[in-house]
Amino acid sequence: MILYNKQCCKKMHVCATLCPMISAARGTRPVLNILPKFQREPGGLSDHCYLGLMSVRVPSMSVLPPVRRDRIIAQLPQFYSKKAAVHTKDEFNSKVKTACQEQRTGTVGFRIAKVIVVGDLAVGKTCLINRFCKDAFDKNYKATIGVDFEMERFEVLGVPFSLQLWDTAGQERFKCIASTYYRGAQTIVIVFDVNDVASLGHARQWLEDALKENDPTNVQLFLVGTKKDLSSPAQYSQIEQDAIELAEEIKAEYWALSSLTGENVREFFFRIASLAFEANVLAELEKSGSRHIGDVIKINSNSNNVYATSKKKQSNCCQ
Ligand SMILES: Nc1nc2c(ncn2[C@@H]2O[C@H](COP(=O)(O)OP(=O)(O)OP(=O)(O)O)[C@@H](O)[C@H]2O)c(=O)[nH]1
Ligand SMILES: [Mg+2]
Repeated sequence: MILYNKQCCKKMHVCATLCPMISAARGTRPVLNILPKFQREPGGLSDHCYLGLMSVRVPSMSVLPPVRRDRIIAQLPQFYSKKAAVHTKDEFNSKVKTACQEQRTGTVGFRIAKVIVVGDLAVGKTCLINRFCKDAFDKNYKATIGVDFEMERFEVLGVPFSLQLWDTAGQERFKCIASTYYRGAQTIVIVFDVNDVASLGHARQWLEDALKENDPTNVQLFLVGTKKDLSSPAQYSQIEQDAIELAEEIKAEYWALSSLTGENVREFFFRIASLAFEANVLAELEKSGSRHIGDVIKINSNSNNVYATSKKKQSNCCQ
């Protein structure tokens, strides 16, 4: 069943064919195929979904459940490999820690960082997200059609922070639909199967496609090898060398994990959440810092010039 959602929902299953057309036409969120999921969702019901003349109530994002106790991050989770890490510091940036202690994190506590997960078909993208979000693993392959997403709420250094995890289709025929959801990503996760060297070879193409829709200077990249449980140590170490080399080259952080056993899955998502949070707080501090610098100039300037300065600023701003 295809539903149209008026506002944000926690969980969406996006219809592969109609979604881009209808959401573009209506200028809001995509068409959803969510009714069976929401029937299983606990909690209150609020906003409306529309199916032609039919109206269905679905849970609203405005009624957020509290952050789960096992989603609280008090220390910076460590990288997987020192050779390929976004950074190798042991702790959160000291400016970030102080800002959190002093509750000077601005709007970061309300933000949702978009994470897109891309990679070849059947490399294990859906299983990876499901292992973390639902602690479940399905050994049967069910191709993702278009895109799907999960919300995960964290508390980092006492500040709420959410990740929106976009699971995209790897199958070629769904790729053009999935790629319409790449825009606005703060984190790009490129997934390959550690037992399939071709899937690592395609990582560069996945990155290129994802970067077409995003500002390369503003995204954090992760290269993730899945299905580690299926490879022998000798096989694994061979592909790891190539993967780390590629990760270094594209400036991605490298991880290897298994959704079947759960090895490294939690650590990986905690690392993503922490680094995205840290980047958000630093950007917020920089923004508020530059505002302060502006204020100082105003105060110190000749009072006759204050109006002229602010007028000049306004006209620049509108250009
Ligand atoms: N042994 C093992 N199998 C896995 C692991 N992760 C995924 N699989 C299996 O690999 C197959 C594909 O997994 P999916 O997560 O559906 O793959 P996908 O990347 O989402 O595929 P698309 O949606 O088509 O792009 C399924 O049969 C999974 O059970 C893993 O860590 N270990
Ligand atoms: Mg999938």
